[in-house]
Amino acid sequence: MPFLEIDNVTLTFRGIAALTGVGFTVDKGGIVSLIGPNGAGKTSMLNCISGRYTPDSGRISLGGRDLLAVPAHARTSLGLSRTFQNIALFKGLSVLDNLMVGRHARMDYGLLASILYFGPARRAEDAHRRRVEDVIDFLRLSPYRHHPAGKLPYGVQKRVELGRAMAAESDLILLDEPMAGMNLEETEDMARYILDINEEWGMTVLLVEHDMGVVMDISSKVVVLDFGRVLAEGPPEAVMADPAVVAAYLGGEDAVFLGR
Ligand SMILES: Nc1ncnc2c1ncn2[C@@H]1O[C@H](COP(=O)(O)OP(=O)(O)OP(=O)(O)O)[C@@H](O)[C@H]1O
Repeated sequence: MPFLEIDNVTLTFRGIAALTGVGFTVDKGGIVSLIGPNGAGKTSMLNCISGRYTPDSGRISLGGRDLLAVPAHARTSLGLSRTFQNIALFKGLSVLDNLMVGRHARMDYGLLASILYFGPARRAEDAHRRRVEDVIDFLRLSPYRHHPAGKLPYGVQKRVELGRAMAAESDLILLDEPMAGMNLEETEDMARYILDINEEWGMTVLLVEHDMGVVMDISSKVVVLDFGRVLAEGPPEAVMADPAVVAAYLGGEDAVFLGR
């Protein structure tokens, strides 16, 4: 049974369709890439899943639960976390604190218990810190632990954002262009992190990405959107060989990547 199920989702902005009858599935343990030309509806789709946008119609379920019946802020506690196309960190807070914010949905104890640091709250706090320290080690963020996030180089900020989403210990992580603006070395590192998040940390990944080399290398499945509709869905090689997909990209700025 699919883990994430998108069924017939339609989203319009003042009468203009961003998504029309979109349906696809993400199996547990997969890395699924959502690709398509600029304006195809990829970020809108992620926003419908995370709750930032509410579709006009359709169904979205995660692990059999109706996500659209759950308010956006509560979706993290159902095992969903995400990163943003434009980095959305608390720029004045340290890397450590940004990652602790990522744990927020897992913090069950009240402010008083946390401040006084007693009993179960103390044990929970220790567990939060352990998870955050594991993420810091994994993403090699130790040198930046106490640095304000906003002052860090761009590539490191992208890593901190990934870390914040990982800190939430979610089952499904939505990544919106995690390689955007990165150099080749940073891109290769990020691809390795995503593979490890999937294989070693057990997180299912739904990725929006323009770098077709990365998409081909790491995806278990690719879904192509074009003008808000699903154009193709399947294994990376089959999708990239699909004449309709090639045609959708021809002449666009992404066409160059299809040759890789
Ligand atoms: N908040 C909004 N208000 C109005 N229109 C919007 C809004 N968000 C998205 N759209 C429109 O929906 C369509 C799909 O946009 P979306 O950002 O989802 O595409 P995309 O595939 O993620 O593009 P890109 O690759 O450039 O990021 C576009 O026509 C866009 O202008």
